[in-house]
Amino acid sequence: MEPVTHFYPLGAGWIEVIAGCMFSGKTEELIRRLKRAIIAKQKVKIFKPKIDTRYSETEIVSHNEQSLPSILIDKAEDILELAGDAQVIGIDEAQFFDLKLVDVCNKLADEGKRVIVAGLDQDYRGEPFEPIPQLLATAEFITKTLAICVVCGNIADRTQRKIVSHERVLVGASDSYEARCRKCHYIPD
Ligand SMILES: Nc1ncnc2c1ncn2[C@@H]1O[C@H](COP(=O)(O)OP(=O)(O)O)[C@@H](O)[C@H]1O
Ligand SMILES: Cc1cn([C@H]2C[C@H](O)[C@@H](COP(=O)(O)O)O2)c(=O)[nH]c1=O
Ligand SMILES: [Zn+2]
Repeated sequence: MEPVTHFYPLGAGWIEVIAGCMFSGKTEELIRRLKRAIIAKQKVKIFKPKIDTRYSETEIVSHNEQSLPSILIDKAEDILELAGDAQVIGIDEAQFFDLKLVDVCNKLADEGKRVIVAGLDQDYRGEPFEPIPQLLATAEFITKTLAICVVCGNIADRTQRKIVSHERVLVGASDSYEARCRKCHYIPD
């Protein structure tokens, strides 16, 4: 559900975080909110980290093939230079940025912008995936998205890595990951 933001005075900024496991609909929900802002004729800019060229270099793309144009950036601070007069800032795959993203989002919100951030709250081991926990602590609005466990059909809030790798960051989709519930998820050796 979109946050009830109409109580906010005109020109006030805030942060919305959409967090959850892979395949839970984070990008879908981000796109839905951004499309509504575009319909409202607000100036929208969308960013994602350079590392995420999984489906496209020029768009944010959901697993069910919805997309919106986006700007590929190296580091969180780039958003401050590129935001310009945008009223709404969308950021996808936020788990790939470092903790500076928290300050960046707060600066943008302090300037009166609506900042909508989507990212993984847990890594493949089920550990908090920085900077999402820190963003959740500072955001005005939080949405936790859930997927369906591919093993038992329960609601899923964890991501199972299917291939052997001990790196925290490993870009991939259904080739290397699946959604699982707390009962069916395990920490790989
Ligand atoms: N196990 C699953 N549970 C729910 N949706 C899934 C699952 N596997 C694939 N999907 C698809 O993924 C879509 C969500 O994609 P997306 O918004 O990109 O998720 P996220 O950004 O959270 O990874 C769903 O609408 C559905 O079509
Ligand atoms: C669990 C986990 C995931 N990743 C990577 C895999 C994907 O490239 C993204 C998540 O994409 P989505 O839009 O949420 O489907 O993150 C990772 O690098 N490390 C992990 O532990
Ligand atoms: Zn399960």
